[in-house]
Amino acid sequence: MYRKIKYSDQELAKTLYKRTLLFLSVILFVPVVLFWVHLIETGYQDKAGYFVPLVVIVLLIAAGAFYLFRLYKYYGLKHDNWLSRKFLLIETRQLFAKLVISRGMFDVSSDDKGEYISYFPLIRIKFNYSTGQLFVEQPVDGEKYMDTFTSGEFNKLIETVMLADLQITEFKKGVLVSTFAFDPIKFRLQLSDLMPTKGVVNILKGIDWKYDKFYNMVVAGNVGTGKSYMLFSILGQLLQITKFITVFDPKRSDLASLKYTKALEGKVFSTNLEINEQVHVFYEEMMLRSAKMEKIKESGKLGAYMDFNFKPHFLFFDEFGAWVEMNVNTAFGSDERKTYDVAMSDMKQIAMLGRELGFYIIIGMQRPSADSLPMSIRNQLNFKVVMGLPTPEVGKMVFPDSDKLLRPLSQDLKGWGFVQSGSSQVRSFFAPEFTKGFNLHEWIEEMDSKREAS
Ligand SMILES: Nc1ncnc2c1ncn2[C@@H]1O[C@H](COP(=O)(O)OP(=O)(O)OP(=O)(O)O)[C@@H](O)[C@H]1O
Repeated sequence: MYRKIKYSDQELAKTLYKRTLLFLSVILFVPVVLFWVHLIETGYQDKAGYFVPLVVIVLLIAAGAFYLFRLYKYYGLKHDNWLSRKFLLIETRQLFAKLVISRGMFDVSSDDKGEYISYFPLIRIKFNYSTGQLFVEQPVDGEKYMDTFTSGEFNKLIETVMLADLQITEFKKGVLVSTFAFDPIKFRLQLSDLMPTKGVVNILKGIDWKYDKFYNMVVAGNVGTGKSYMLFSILGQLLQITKFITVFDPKRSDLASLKYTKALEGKVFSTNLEINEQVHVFYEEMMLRSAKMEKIKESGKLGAYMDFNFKPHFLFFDEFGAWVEMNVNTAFGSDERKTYDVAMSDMKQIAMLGRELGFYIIIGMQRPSADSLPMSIRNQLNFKVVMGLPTPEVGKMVFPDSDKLLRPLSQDLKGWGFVQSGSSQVRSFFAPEFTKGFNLHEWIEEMDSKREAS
């Protein structure tokens, strides 16, 4: 049910607090008054007999006031039930009223009886607690404050005060309806929820990596933010789709250990030389497919790789920045440098041409910069993820067109960050959750066997 925001909502919490205390006082005073009447009727003379219940009541009310205050402040943060939702609704209605009033987006007139509110914008809100969404109807009513709503300015304020992410905005007759994700954890997927299909890799509820459309991915993030886990969740899903996966991990961290799995045997590389060579192998396979597709198209057939029953190939390149750094310092003209130069040039070609041919790159790195991630590759990364809170420089590098304020999502939980699919809004999100005791190799084998079984 939609709730209308009213002028008086600016004090909603205080008003409800006072009313609850008043109610509590009445409930407590009634038996005391009856007790006093009884004392008077029985001719009781000791003053303390009258005084003590009064003190007890005042103490009870003070304790109740304190308890209610703490309940309102802290209960909602730790619980998810009808009471915490009531508190959230109260808080939100108050926040919205304050937003309108503090910006003077209402009119006051006066008559013989005094001042009254002659215009207050008709804003209505509704929560869907199970999906973690907030729907906000804003007026498109021709009034002078309308532009603040239609320009998206009000939506930005909502994002800031509610720590929410704008998902979609729809214009309907007389109203603008904006949908916000206000509780990112509600959109988190568990490993068992991951149901990848051809062309679709799950990231969170409602957002998938549709690699045929938003080809090439980058996952950036500092040490300990959950970058590796995010990459695992993608790798496991891709193994259900295709066996053509190559993994590079020049720092020999968690991904490198996957060479010991049956699923990725002979497909994981970590030495500099191996990586440089294997980039070229991947590139050659892509060019071979290009030639095959050209041949098919000679007959006038049209389409992309999947239309001709070719399978997608994925290149997982973790610690891409470290690979660049290791190589740019090698001597010009040395064999190592030559293979790197070829590999880097191949990477640029794969990033550019791979989409049509079904050859995709997933780059993992700590801090993308102009030096570590060449522009020609950066411009071809269409699905972007930053784990943890990025520095302003990294934020600008990964999401250059977004002016969204990025805020930390959780102090206690790991595996949160920000995601942008194509040129859509940047969203805060939690990566798919890995349960405690999870074994990476067993899971990878299981995902691989799912593909083989199907
Ligand atoms: N999606 C997740 N589900 C459950 N736990 C997670 C998730 N992501 C991160 N964590 C927790 O955070 C820790 C650090 O994550 P991870 O190893 O992925 O970080 P990283 O950024 O790759 O750092 P490093 O470069 O040191 O590997 C993990 O050991 C795990 O306990």
